[in-house]
Amino acid sequence: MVSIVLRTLSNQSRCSLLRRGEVCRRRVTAPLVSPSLLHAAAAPRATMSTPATPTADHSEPGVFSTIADFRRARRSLPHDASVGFVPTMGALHEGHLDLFRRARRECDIVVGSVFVNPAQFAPHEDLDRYPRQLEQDLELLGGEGLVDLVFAPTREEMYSPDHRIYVDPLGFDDLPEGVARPGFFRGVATVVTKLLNVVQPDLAFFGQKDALQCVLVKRLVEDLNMPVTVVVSETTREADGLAMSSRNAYMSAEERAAAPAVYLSLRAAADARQREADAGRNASREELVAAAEEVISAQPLITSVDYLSVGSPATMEELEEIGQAGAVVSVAVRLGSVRLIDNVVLPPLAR
Ligand SMILES: Nc1ncnc2c1ncn2[C@@H]1O[C@H](COP(=O)(O)OP(=O)(O)OP(=O)(O)O)[C@@H](O)[C@H]1O
Ligand SMILES: CC(C)(CO)[C@@H](O)C(=O)[O-]
Ligand code: BAL
Repeated sequence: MVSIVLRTLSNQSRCSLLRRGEVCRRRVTAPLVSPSLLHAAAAPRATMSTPATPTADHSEPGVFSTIADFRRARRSLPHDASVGFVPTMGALHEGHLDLFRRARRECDIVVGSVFVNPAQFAPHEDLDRYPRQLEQDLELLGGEGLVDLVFAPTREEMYSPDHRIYVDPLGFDDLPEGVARPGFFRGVATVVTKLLNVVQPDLAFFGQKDALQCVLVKRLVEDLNMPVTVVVSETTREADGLAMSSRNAYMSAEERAAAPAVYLSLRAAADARQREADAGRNASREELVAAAEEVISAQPLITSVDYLSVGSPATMEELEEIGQAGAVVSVAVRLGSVRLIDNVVLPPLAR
């Protein structure tokens, strides 16, 4: 009963927010919100009328480029509405949309962010060419009414010229994805901390595709006592198994045709583990890596392998043997000019 009341309230508040969205659609300079309309969203429950059925209004999220404006809108939400947050770097695809859909199912209000975080890019990486297409992203989210508020700050808004404090997650640069991208997890931990401080969600949604990032964010909120629940959602794939990623757009047709080998290599590792489990044995790291390597080495367009890792699901530290607790097999390869990462979760065994 309680949850029905909440859902009712949130539908109403969502519609109020979205009606206000009509006014500010597509403009990303402050101020974007009519405070009076947001105030209406915060009206006490008893004054709320029957919830409006979802309408075309749902296609109009409020978009904010400054922290101050976003906070104003956030403060005006009903205090007991649950807020779900999906942080992204934009260039949205079905993988992102699945995160938003899950947030929509599980929360009263959905907030998204679009920010290409310079702090997580090494100097030689693709910060400048990373796709930026906010208009298109808003169309996609709006089309299904997946989001209520979007925080899309500028670089200067997030990092003033005098920005000095970074969040340094110990040990992450020693794990495979950290070794391949030194400093990356410091950049992610810093921006996720900042985004969570701005958005103040109850739940935050992350994709399993970035497996070590999920482990990092869970540690972050635990170690820094942040009042947010981290939800990890499964990887969304193309029909041929390729994990969806904004960077897939960099691939040539030839590279794209070769790319499913990455997932197939992980499936080969998963099959090897299953064979051992069926025979009542623990699989070894070596067996799994060999099975995956066989598939990768058969694909000539894969020019190098950053890592093939068999890690503990909780910490991503390397395992020698895959016991009952399962494992995460992850891989990062270079395919032409593109770097692809992917992983599969080998579930715990019921014995
Ligand atoms: N295929 C996918 N399935 C599920 N979640 C995904 C998928 N791709 C990205 N995500 C998640 O979406 C969130 C935002 O990711 P991001 O904007 O970096 O997209 P991306 O496609 O991972 O981009 P790139 O790989 O090019 O960095 C992250 O939590 C990420 O794990
Ligand atoms: C979590 C994140 C939005 C932080 O910039 C980014 O690393 C991503 O998109 O996965
Ligand atoms: N999806 C993780 C963000 C990055 O690769 O920079």
